[in-house]
Amino acid sequence: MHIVTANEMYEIDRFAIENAGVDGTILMENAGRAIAEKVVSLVKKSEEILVLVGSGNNGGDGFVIAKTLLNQGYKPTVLQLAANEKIKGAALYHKQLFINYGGTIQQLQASDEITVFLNNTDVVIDAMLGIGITGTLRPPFDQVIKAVNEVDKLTISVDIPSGVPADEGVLDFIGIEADYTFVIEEPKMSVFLEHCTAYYGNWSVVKIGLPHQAYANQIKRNTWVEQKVRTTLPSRDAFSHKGSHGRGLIIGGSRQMPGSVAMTALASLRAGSGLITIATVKEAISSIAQQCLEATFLPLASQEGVISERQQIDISTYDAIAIGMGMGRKKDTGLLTRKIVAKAKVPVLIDADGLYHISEELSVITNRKSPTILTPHFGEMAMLLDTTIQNVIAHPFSLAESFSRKHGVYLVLKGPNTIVSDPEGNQWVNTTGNAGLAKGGSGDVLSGILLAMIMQRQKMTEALSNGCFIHGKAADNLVVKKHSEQDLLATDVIKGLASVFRTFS
Ligand SMILES: NC(=O)C1=CN([C@@H]2O[C@H](COP(=O)(O)OP(=O)(O)OC[C@H]3O[C@@H](n4cnc5c(N)ncnc54)[C@H](O)[C@@H]3O)[C@@H](O)[C@H]2O)[C@@H](O)CC1
Ligand SMILES: [K+]
Repeated sequence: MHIVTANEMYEIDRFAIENAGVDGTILMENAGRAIAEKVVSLVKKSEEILVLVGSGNNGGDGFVIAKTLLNQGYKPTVLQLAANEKIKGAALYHKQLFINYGGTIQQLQASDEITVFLNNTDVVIDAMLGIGITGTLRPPFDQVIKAVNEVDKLTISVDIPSGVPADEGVLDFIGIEADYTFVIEEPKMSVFLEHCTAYYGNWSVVKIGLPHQAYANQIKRNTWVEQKVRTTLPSRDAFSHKGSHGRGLIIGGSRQMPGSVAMTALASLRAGSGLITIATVKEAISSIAQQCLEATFLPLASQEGVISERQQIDISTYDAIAIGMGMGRKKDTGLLTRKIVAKAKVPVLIDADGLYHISEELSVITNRKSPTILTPHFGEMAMLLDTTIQNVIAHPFSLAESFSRKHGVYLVLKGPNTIVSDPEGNQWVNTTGNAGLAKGGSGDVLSGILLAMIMQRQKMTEALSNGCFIHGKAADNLVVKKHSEQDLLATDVIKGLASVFRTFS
């Protein structure tokens, strides 16, 4: 699936109508009909349905839904929230068809009348506002949306929950809290925005027959789904040896935080790395070795329990490096981190405290010739950009894209909808994972999986998207049977990797 902005959706629509010659009323018929079929699968004929229609094409979809339901023996009540003269074009055409099919339309005279309509219905179909919303809500939509949210009725939104913006940038809005949203043709960006996702409820896409060539190569944002993993994840060659699956180096840890590198190493081995070496402070090695028998060690000199600057590390024999987890934020450790990142001629993944050290001197990553992968969560992204977390929440797609382009790096912006960006500005949103992953250690495990993935035979962007998918899928499988979102630990996810790899082998 592509992920579109409102403007991109309008452009696709324009292409369909002007270049491919599709009539706009047919697109509206297809949209309304497809959504009506979904409504039929959710609602019984005996239930009362209230269709709320606005003045634009979203409202036009509402008339088609009402007509289709009426034709199938339902008795929908259509409540028009805009003046008659505001309804034009394809929406007016479908309004007239609904009337011709025997439908009647009621008009909201005063905002507070809405409670009477809501009390008399079981189901609300929200066809008030779609992607055409601009500015703050005008009456009566503000009051109607609040009233719908206050009553406990099954609420089904058309294309987008009314009031929710389609694009990035708007944090403050009043929107319908839908139970279901049937998104027309392609998910809009806000489906994947942390502050908007919940409004959509259970969402899915309905196709309305827009010509594929209208946008096949133009939209740079996509979802990463199971089918893509199936077609890109390399299988293990029967004649391979440990060297064929990558020799990875993990640099991090400290006396106070030995656990994180242990988790990264274990996850990396479970995700298919051939050999893993942990470079960490010498006093942490014996405790880590007990957790991770399969790893080898590179003891590092320390100062007050953290990695010190004054040492040479031979990084020449590794295929990829992960650096930063559990290393702390001491200045000395930072100097060494930047030296290693600048010197390494292989892919380097930078996480956690490593990101802090890099944020002090971003030219270190910009100047690198080999691939660089940064894996910040929203707080770390704000640090890298020297901005607020609120700004990252408001603009995750555009900030990630511009950062990747500017510094020539691969970026894995971690969150409920993790976004992988490449240096050309392409983006993929992961579709697995649950709230059980919002815990300490999750990032360390993900870094380990990604380290393994980037050492296998797959394109860098595929490796990163596959790694995120596998990490989330392991957590999803675990909360179905063995665990819950409350008790799930990062170490459970490492063990849970088996269930995911078995389905892809
Ligand atoms: N290919 C497509 O893109 C298709 C789109 N369709 C539908 O068309 C929708 C977009 O239609 P439109 O562009 O007409 O836009 P909308 O229907 O989303 O809304 C536009 C209307 O809302 C009003 N409005 C805007 N901001 C407001 C605010 N802050 N407060 C109160 N009223 C406000 C405007 O006066 C205008 O009448 C999509 O969301 C989708 O549901 C479908 O008909 C099928 C085809
Ligand atoms: K809507």
